[in-house]
Amino acid sequence: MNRQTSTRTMQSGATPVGTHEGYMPGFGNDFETEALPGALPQGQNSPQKCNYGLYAEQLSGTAFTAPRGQNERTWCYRIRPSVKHTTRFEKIDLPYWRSAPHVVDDVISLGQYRWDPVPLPDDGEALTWLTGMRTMTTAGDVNTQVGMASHIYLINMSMEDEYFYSADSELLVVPQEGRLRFCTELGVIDLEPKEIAILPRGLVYRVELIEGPARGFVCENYGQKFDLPSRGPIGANCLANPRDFKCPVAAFEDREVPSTLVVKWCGQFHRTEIGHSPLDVVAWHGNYAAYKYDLRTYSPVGAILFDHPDPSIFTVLTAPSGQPGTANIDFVLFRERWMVAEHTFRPPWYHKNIMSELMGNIYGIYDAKPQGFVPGGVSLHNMMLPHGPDRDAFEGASNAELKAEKLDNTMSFMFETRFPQHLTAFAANEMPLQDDYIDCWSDIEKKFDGTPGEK
Ligand SMILES: O=C(O)Cc1cc(O)ccc1O
Ligand SMILES: [Fe+2]
Repeated sequence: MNRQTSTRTMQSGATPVGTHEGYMPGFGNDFETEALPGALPQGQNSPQKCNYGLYAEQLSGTAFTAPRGQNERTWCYRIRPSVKHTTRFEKIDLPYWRSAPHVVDDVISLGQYRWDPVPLPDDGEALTWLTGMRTMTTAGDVNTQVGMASHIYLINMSMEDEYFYSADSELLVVPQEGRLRFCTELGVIDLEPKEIAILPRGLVYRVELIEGPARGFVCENYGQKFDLPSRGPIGANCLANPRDFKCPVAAFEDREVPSTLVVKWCGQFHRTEIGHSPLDVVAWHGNYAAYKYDLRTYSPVGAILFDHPDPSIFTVLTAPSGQPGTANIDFVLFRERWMVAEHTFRPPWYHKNIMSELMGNIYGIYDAKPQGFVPGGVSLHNMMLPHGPDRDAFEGASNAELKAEKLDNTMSFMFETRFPQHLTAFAANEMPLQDDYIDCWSDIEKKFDGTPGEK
């Protein structure tokens, strides 16, 4: 029987050991879970001898002395301590996975950019989570732990006897096509489009392809962890609700096979060999964990009389930067909702933003760009670069009859960061760039003729 308990939730025996069905609800809870009965010590973290001959190991996600409300760590009870690997680290090259600072000569990041989806991989080239990761933009500095990178992944192959962790970053995964399984030290997360997953810094995992090929977006957060935004006057409910975040129950592998562990550390990739699966955590407790979230449970709150509010109302998760209210990264979701505002231009307004905005389309049509921003596509409106509805969206929304209208079948997102985003050579030269993107604004008419009234 699994024990799945936390300070705020209690389930007992809900999930049989060894299935992938088991998740525990709650955001940032103090969870506890064991895949074998009695594997989790009670009343202490470090018994002189752990049950089953397990080793106790702490994974610290914040400094030991971080304030209580932010302090995150997890205690793992595992078959071997993770320090047991057989070779020294050796550098390897993953040329498409880039880290900040990465400013490429001859690439101009200043510009309104939009890309068609990069084609799904065929079976020609084997692409795994590691070899299929393609960096689009980088921001900040991985060495000082500020900023982020945005990536597209293309996967047609599972990792086999190969494992990975990023010491640099927490990864936010946004699938767009295909289904993936993240077999992690803390349990198994199955992920498909309309869901997201968070993989914390330092957590080891293997990514399997359940249904493919797969394509999606990743935000690599070098800074402080993603958190739920404060709701302010909205109160205690709506937006992303804590119980809809799901953390896996313990699941372990006891497999002695030659395996490889790849570590991303200060922007570089390193490999070491190990003689077993490192996913050998039989029980764990703590609040530093991987989790997933179903974007369909996001309850948007918006204007119910007039005007278009700032997109921050759609923040799912926010990663603070240290400056209050100015995020290292906001993850913002534009999903199905009712539009009811009176005497209002309803789509996003024209604007220039100190934050930089990378957007991706998961499915459907985005209201400011009825054409050209397609599922799997990406756009970038960098720091202090003007943008807004294309000509057709402007004309349509300026003249529409303003009845209550459902924006249906639509899901796009934004990675918004306080830092400018620099394009990689892949984004500039290999990803299918729409050279004519800025033409979507070129037909915007001058309507001003010095007289007030209908135009
Ligand atoms: O640029 C965009 O399309 C994203 C966006 C959406 C919105 O509703 C308001 C501002 C904004 O930047
Ligand atoms: Fe914008």
